[in-house]
Amino acid sequence: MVVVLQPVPKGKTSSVLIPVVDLADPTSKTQIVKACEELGFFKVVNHGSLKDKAGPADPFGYGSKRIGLQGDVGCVEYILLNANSHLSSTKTTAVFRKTPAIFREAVEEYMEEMKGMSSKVLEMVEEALGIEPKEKVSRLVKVKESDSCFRMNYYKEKEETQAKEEIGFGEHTDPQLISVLRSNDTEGLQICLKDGTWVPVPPDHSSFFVFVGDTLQVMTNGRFKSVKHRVLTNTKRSRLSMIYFAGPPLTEKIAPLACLVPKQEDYLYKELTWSQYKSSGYKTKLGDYRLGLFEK
Ligand SMILES: O=C(O)CCC(=O)C(=O)O
Ligand SMILES: [Fe+2]
Repeated sequence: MVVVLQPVPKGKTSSVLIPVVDLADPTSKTQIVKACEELGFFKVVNHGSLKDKAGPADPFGYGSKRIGLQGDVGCVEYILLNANSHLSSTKTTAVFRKTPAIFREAVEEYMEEMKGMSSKVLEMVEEALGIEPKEKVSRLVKVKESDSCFRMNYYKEKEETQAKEEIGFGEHTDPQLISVLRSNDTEGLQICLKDGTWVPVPPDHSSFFVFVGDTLQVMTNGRFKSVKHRVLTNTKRSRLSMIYFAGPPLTEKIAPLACLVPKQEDYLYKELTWSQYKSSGYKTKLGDYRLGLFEK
């Protein structure tokens, strides 16, 4: 399914066909597994009523805080909202509480839909991999204690499109289980292949893109790849993206799933709670290899 059209030197970009998964297709479970193993990334089409419920791709034209601390050039604005706002003391949540109710409600509704989509994708993975006990992974995002969050990124357009590459969001992996992204039709997102090649992801405002996160890599003992990605901003049009990060409860112990790794000596990762991983992660830089914290 993933076809590298031409070999390119390390660090250069290449064209790759991004796997497209039609959730209504009976073979989609196997396609998802293949994409998670090969790339850690895929595009979802035919997501039924979700598309309409989620509204237009460019509904929210503002952000609340500048990023800029970790590897980007400060041209990104974002809102980060923890689903568990009672557990979060972040300033951004406080700012969010002051935003108009209509916006807040729209985001909350959107997050609910994304929770549904993330659970569905994880259930399909569970079925395809024969994960036991039932809902071992998907339950983590369904429960009310799930530490999921939502971010909007706004990358302002550049007047000079021929200018050299400018990083809007530095390279990183997402730490949670999976992330679901939707954006407007502006390019910029790139994913990194296992050989280090960066691949531009053609934008598609009517589809969703799913990223495997660090936690799912650990739980599958490395079978699924947490995909490194970044955003370049040398575009004529602004880019707006919305991402839902499906995370486990803070107290959840994350380790390889016993059903996937029968022999103890084959475990690549040790156990850490999501909260431990998250707080260690805050001490690292955006692009750092954080999975080392889990490695035995
Ligand atoms: O804006 C994008 O397309 C990706 C942003 C991203 O990777 C993130 O917010 O974690
Ligand atoms: Fe990301």
